[in-house]
Parts: sequence; structure tokens; C-alpha cells
Amino acid sequence: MRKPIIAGNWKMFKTVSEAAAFFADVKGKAEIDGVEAVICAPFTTLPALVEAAKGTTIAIGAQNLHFEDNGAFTGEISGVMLKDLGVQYVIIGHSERRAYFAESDEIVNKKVHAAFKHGLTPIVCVGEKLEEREADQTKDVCKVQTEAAFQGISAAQAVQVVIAYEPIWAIGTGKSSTSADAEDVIAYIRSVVAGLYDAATAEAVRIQYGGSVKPNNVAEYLGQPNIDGALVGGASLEAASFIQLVEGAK
Ligand SMILES: O=C[C@H](O)COP(=O)(O)O
Repeated sequence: MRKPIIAGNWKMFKTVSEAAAFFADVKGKAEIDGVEAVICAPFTTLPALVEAAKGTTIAIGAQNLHFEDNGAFTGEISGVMLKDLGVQYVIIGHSERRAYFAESDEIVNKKVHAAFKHGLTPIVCVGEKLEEREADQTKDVCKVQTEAAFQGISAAQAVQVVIAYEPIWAIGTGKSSTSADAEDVIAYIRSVVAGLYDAATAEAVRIQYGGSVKPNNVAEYLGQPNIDGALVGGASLEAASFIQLVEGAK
């Protein structure tokens, strides 16, 4: 039985005081039996959030990490540093990182290895561009990205990975994939994982949908047999909305 997981991706939003105020508002309310709630926040807010989350069921995640432990990589943050803070999750390979920071499938894979090396749970993003969707390449793109991300990852590690299927054309646009389309692609991604490992491993992996998920559509996605949660950008920024998203995943 896969536990539903709602992860907020704040992207480049919120100061430390804004993050603290948000957490005070969701504490207790976004803690719902049977649903895992995660907040993936900017690096600067992580120490305060990790501290605030102590004793709660809300997990804190980062939005990126470097694949090396340390070194001359100006501006980067490593898994060692995130683990040291008490961070539990890390988003890897978000389409914005792939598009604006030239993250290749190979880099994504190195980052997945780095996350496991430091006991962080990766949320690995895959998904197609609009032109790839229109060219009927959605499943091919997701297959290539998924297989690359899992390269060299053991079955014992694979079951811990959270995959986020995010069609790029649906991110921040208000144009969400239909729940049936998202289910179709996510079921396919699960079959790709089965091909890499086995049916039991694929059954255990949690796969989220992401792309214009809102409180009013989250339950529809989560109602699909293969959709185990959501990675949410815009609608995760307001406390009331984040609480509704977690409630909607029950
Ligand atoms: O990581 C989250 C996704 O990019 C979705 O963002 P959105 O919910 O604002 O469309």
C-alpha cells in the first residue's frame, strides 16, 4: 500500500520569516493520518523549517543538490550539507533545472546517487515538453528520463524514490493534464520501473503528478490507481491551500 505524498515546491519564493509564518499556519492542520506532507523550500529557509518541523509529521525537502560532496563549485549546496541540516527530501531534475541550468539525464542520475549516499529521499521529476506531447513522444521521453535517473540504483533504493511526472506544458499554466491522461502516463512510467527491476519494486514506487494541481482537482488525480500524490508549485505557497491539498489526498 503506497502512502500518498503531497509535496509543495516553493521554487524561488519566501523569505525566512514568510516560511516561519507559513509553517506556524499549517502545523497540526497539514498533519493528516495516512498522508505524507513535504515542503520543498529555498535553501535559506531550510534551517528554520527543519527546526519548526521537529515533532511534527511534516517533512522538509530541498529543491536541488550538487552531486559532489564538496569542492570548488561556487554557489552550490551538497547532500552532506542538506543531511547536516536535517533535510529529508530533495527534488532532482525538475524541468526548470533541466531547462535553465542545463541539467542532463546524466547529471540527474549523479544527483540521485548523491541523495542516497547521504540518506536523502529523491523526488525525481520527469515529463515532456509541449512539442514532444504534440509529436506523440510523451511516453518515450518519460522512459528515457526514468531509465537514466535509475541507472545504478539498487532495487532497495528504487522503492524509496518518489517520481514526479510533470508535463512541462502544465506547469504554472493552469492547463493541467486530465486525470485520465496523467494516469495513463504514470501507469506507463510504473511499467518502465518494472522493466528495470521487477513488478514488486514498481508496485512500491510512489509516483506523483505535477502541473497546475489545485485544491479543487487534487482528489481527482489521487483517485487514479497509479497516482500516489502531487508535486505542487503555485498552490503550495498559501497555507490554507496547502492544507486543502493534503486533506484532498486522504
Ligand atoms: O514542482 C512543481 C511543478 O513545477 C508544478 O508547478 P505548478 O503547480 O505551479 O503548476
